[in-house]
Amino acid sequence: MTEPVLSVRDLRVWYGTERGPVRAVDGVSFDVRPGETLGLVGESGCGKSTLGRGVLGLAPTVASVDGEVILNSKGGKGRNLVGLPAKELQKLRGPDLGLIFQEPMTRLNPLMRISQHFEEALQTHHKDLPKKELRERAIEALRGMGIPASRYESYPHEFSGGMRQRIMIALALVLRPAFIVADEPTTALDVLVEAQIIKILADLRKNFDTSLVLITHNLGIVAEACDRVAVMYAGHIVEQGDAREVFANPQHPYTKELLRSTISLSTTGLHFIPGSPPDLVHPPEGCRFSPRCPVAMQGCAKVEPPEVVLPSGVHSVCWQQAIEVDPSMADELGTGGREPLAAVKEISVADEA
Ligand SMILES: Nc1ncnc2c1ncn2[C@@H]1O[C@H](COP(=O)(O)OP(=O)(O)OP(=O)(O)O)[C@@H](O)[C@H]1O
Repeated sequence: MTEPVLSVRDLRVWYGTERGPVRAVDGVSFDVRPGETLGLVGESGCGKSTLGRGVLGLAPTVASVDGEVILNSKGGKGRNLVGLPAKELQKLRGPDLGLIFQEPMTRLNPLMRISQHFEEALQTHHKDLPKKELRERAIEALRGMGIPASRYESYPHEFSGGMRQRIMIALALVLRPAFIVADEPTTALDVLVEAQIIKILADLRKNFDTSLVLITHNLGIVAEACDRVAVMYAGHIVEQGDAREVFANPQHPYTKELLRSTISLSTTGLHFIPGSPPDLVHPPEGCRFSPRCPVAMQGCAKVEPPEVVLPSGVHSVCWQQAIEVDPSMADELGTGGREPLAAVKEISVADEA
């Protein structure tokens, strides 16, 4: 199997606040292989953006970052990005690491022509690139996103929201990074533009062999565009594996609930997960999902579940699967540990109506 472009091990990103540290990312591990797209999903506030920024070394200064993010790309062979000096990180940004933000208008400078944005990006990393070549590379990147060369000298406000987002993607891609984080790249766009952008992101692998972490609320996008999926809950990854396998056969109770909460043509009632995600300053003991989990056992609320690899290759962090894989693990839950925790009442909008 090919070596991962990025190996994240036990990454922690905690925000310092007056109430104590917010454990937004709290011991997360995953790999991304060359040309692979990993979808990162989970409810609002579970730590997706913090993780995306944390792996790129872009966590804000109020955050403490711990663990390993090993980059294995052109300029970053075997380097741990955690603790790398800002100057070194800056050198990797562009040629090795890229970020696509969710709000293009706040990232494009309204006073600068599109051409100037590309000149700035390319000249930072390729000081000696002749002007003609620079222009050719920029136009090629724009054309790949469906923006004609005739618009090269336009200003950001002269484009639609969808076009601006494609320009942002072209700007991230012009340096051909080995690894990109795209944080909700289609949130503010209509469905047709969204579909276009998803197609572009899916084509990245074919055209540039780029690896991508795609952060999104939209599970449909993950099913369509991602090879693998990682499901986050309260600062942890609770399930990860082949996207088709996880969607067809979700294992972790949180993944099951999350998938049930999506709307499809066959939806008759709106299901949502009762309760809300925990306070990440004082997360629950044991499994963080246990207070909301419909199948939680007494022991789940006391002992943190281990990560197990299931026969399908999917990783799950749940006592139910741990005991399935190795029944002797039940001993760790203690006496009465397998008794059900108080049942969570299911609420659905259809029932209430
Ligand atoms: N600068 C900060 N200082 C303190 N806490 C923060 C800061 N930024 C984020 N958080 C907290 O960290 C947790 C994770 O936030 P994050 O934005 O990473 O979640 P998310 O899953 O990306 O959410 P969304 O889908 O809504 O963007 C939340 O509890 C959030 O309130």
